[in-house]
Amino acid sequence: AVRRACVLTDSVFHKLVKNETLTKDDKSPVTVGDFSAQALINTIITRAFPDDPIVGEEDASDLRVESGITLRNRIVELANEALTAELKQGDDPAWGIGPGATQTAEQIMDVIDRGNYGGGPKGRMWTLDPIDGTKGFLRGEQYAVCLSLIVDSRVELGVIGCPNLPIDPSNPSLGKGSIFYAVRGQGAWQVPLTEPFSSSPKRLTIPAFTNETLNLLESVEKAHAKLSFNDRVAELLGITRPPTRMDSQAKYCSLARGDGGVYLRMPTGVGYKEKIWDHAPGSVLVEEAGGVITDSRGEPLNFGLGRTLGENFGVVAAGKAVHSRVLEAVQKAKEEEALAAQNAKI
Ligand SMILES: Nc1ncnc2c1ncn2[C@@H]1O[C@H](COP(=O)(O)O)[C@@H](O)[C@H]1OP(=O)(O)O
Ligand SMILES: [Mg+2]
Ligand SMILES: [Mg+2]
Ligand SMILES: [Mg+2]
Repeated sequence: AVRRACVLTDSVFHKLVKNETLTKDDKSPVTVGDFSAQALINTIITRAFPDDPIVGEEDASDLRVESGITLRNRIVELANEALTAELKQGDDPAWGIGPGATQTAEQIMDVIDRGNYGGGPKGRMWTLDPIDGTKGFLRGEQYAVCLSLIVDSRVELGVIGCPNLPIDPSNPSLGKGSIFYAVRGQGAWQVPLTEPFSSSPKRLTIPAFTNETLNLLESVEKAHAKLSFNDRVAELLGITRPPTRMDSQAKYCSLARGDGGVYLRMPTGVGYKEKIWDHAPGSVLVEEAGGVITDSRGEPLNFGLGRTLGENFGVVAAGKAVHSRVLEAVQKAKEEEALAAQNAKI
């Protein structure tokens, strides 16, 4: 499902025109690529696991009204193109894909809305972010197709497709596009996007870092994370390498294979709540690569609270040894901030 969605989003990027993007109520963009990829993946999950609910980012309400007709028609066309594309290794026609698997507009809208599940502490559920990092996607930079399976609040499986991420940053000639995945207890792995089943998966482990090699992975978008706080944490840790900025859960993939040493995401203070689909796949990937992920207090992320992670204390992910040092630096930077705020009041 993730492979097929990556082919879809990559082809949408090259065909995208100006009026194919909407601005949602929270001011974030959503494109025909997000909707059609959610239709595609929800179709496959629904056919393979009919009883499983899905917590998906997008919903079809904006497409069901008069003003959404043009966008809806385009999404139906793109979703059907992706659904009916020829079967590849690993595909099963019972999943509603392959030549002839066309759906009506109504079916496409309904299957997008299979992502409306509210989440919660008990039972099996999938999380889906059809395009994570939509702003990166629109810039032609990093984005990711992100899927996870949660059972009783614990992430058991995470799959992240990164069409624009170099396969090996130290060897650019290998090109771009990988799928990263982890099954709880079975390790973290990387396979090429083009041939995910016929090449042997590469096992990922977070390497050891020194102060010279350590660096931060952080958002491109200033509105998504408090980057000035990251700078202070880096300073406290004695980090000299500049941060690596990239959109989406590609940051978790980069962390899992050692391209960067710490993923630090602190709230900007405007009340934004982090969504479970933005961290569930990445969290199991990092843990299976030998890392630790918590909020900035050192508490585990709680995937059983509903569609969000609840009150926002940020995210800290890193290899085991580095993680405890980062938490200490984060506490120190928070204390400094509190003191400065107090002084400003006086
Ligand atoms: N105001 C916000 N604060 C934090 N994250 C946000 C905000 N608005 C959208 N996001 C989500 O942050 C994630 C990307 O952030 P980054 O790339 O900086 O890590 C995406 O999941 C994006 O949603 P989306 O999936 O719609 O792109
Ligand atoms: Mg979005
Ligand atoms: Mg997202
Ligand atoms: Mg998204």
